[in-house]
Amino acid sequence: MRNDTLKSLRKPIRTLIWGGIWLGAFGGVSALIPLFGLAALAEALQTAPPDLHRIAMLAALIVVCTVLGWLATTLAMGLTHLADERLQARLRCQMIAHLGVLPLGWFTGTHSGMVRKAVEDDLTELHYLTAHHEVERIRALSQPIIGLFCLSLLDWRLALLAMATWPLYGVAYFWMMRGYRENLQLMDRDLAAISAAIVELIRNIVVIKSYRQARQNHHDYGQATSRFALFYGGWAGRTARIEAISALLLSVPVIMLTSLAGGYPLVTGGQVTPVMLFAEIMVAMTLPQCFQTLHTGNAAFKRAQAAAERIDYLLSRPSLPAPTPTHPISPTSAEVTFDHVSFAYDDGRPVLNHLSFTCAPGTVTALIGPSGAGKSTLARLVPRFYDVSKGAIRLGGVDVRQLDRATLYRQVGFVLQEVELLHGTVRDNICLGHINARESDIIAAAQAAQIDSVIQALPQGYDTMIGDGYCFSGGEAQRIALARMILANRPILILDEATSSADPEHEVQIQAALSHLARGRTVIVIAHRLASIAHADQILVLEDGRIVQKGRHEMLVSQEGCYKDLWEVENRAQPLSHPAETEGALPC
Ligand SMILES: Nc1ncnc2c1ncn2[C@@H]1O[C@H](COP(=O)(O)OP(=O)(O)OP(=O)(O)O)[C@@H](O)[C@H]1O
Repeated sequence: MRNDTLKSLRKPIRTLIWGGIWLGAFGGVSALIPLFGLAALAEALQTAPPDLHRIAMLAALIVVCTVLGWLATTLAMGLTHLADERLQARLRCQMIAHLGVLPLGWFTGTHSGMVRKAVEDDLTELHYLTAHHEVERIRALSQPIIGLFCLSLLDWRLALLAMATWPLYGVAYFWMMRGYRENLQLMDRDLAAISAAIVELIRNIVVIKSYRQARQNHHDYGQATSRFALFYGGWAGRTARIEAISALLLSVPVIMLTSLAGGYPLVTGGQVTPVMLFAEIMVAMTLPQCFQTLHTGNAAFKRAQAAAERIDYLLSRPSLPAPTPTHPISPTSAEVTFDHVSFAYDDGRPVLNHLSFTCAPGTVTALIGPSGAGKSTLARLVPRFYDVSKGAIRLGGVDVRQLDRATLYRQVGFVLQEVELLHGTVRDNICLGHINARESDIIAAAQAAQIDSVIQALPQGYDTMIGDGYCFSGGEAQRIALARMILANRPILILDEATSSADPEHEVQIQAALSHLARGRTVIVIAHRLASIAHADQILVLEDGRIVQKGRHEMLVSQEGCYKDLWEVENRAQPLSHPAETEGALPC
């Protein structure tokens, strides 16, 4: 399964990889020939009188083969790096394109870390595999095989002698790799525990400190790191000792001593010449490097397999079905209709049940209800964060699933609880939905959103870099998002608790901005204060994914039910928040 994933990801660059493999093998073998050439040269130099022609030919063979080997390896690396570049470019484009067609709702979960890891870290893991591993591995395999084969042609005992330290190395390697996979899993688990402890500490630092729990959290973190240090110390210590022994067995002096000790009787017995033993020593000395390459390549291959799995997982996330009509269609009005809409998230638990209502063009529909009633879910179905499970949502009579994405986002704008400001200038952030907007329009939008004075007071005004130069408060960020919406001028607006980050003073300003924004548009608004939506054309009270009450404020407060209860609770808490006294409440 894992191999299949890697194979399918690398299918389009297979030819380049195979080119690299063949050239790498050729380079590996070419690099061996000079070793035998050197032995033959040493022999030729011993003869008297020296055969100059033979010496010149051998010297030329050594030079040509060395250059050819170098050229072949360089070319092989060039091909595999080209393959890697193409693969990375293709995967990056594929991932970005796929992220563009995933439901927006997918991004609201815990997936952002995973996307970053796939697009950055996992592609880097694939780099070693594609650009280096194949060429280095074929060299590391071909050199011992061909070297031992050539030695066996000289004398089979020399081939055996070159492998004399292998059994000991094999035993040491076996000990070293015993339980490797399980230990890696344990290491991942302990590292995850450390990471969780530190994330918990940082994310909840305010709560932790205010409840004087910092010591407990430090203790948890300390325990996690001690457990890891204990485990890692034991494992790494054992592995390091065995690794040192295996490195000693493959070290140059040990290989030379073994070769000399084993070769001496063969030379004195006349079975092999000193020059043949010299060739054996040189082949034997290339082997440790080959083993090292195979060992590190194997570990990198395993990591690359896991990275390929994650990339494949991301690419296989189901995208939103594309609209079926061949010609783009556009809504004829800004009317929003929910027609027997039901919805469940992936866990299958029904969140919305058979909801039907219409938001007439240019009116404000407010959604209220207890936490978890399904208000945000309902609002997010309009811009297709998710698709309905049953029923349909229509804009101007057209099912949202029949609208292409560009048309849909030209119709629907949204300001959500968590406002995202992008890294860039304030101007860039306001212009996001209208790139070529005139300066006067940008300022007018900011004024309408009650944020112009804050921006103008900054030393670089609209050119202030968000993030680097200045950090906006939650309420200010929300007003910048509103300015963005005003400038983008979408006929349908979804406002999900758009005043949630504001303190009472700024809430009034945001409400004023919202009133401006709502004028003449079809608005679906979720608000946590009933006073701010008391002038809405239509109020829907949701409970357990169903509409339990529907009407205008005056009607709803006059009848028993959830709305009246909520209104009374709110009024007891904030006696001044009568609709007539509420500044900047959404207009009717
Ligand atoms: N991404 C999600 N995956 C699975 N279930 C979800 C997801 N988002 C929300 N839910 C569940 O759907 C139900 C409705 O949630 P929703 O956020 O729509 O309610 P809400 O009325 O807007 O609540 P609140 O006023 O607290 O924001 C809840 O039970 C919630 O746990």
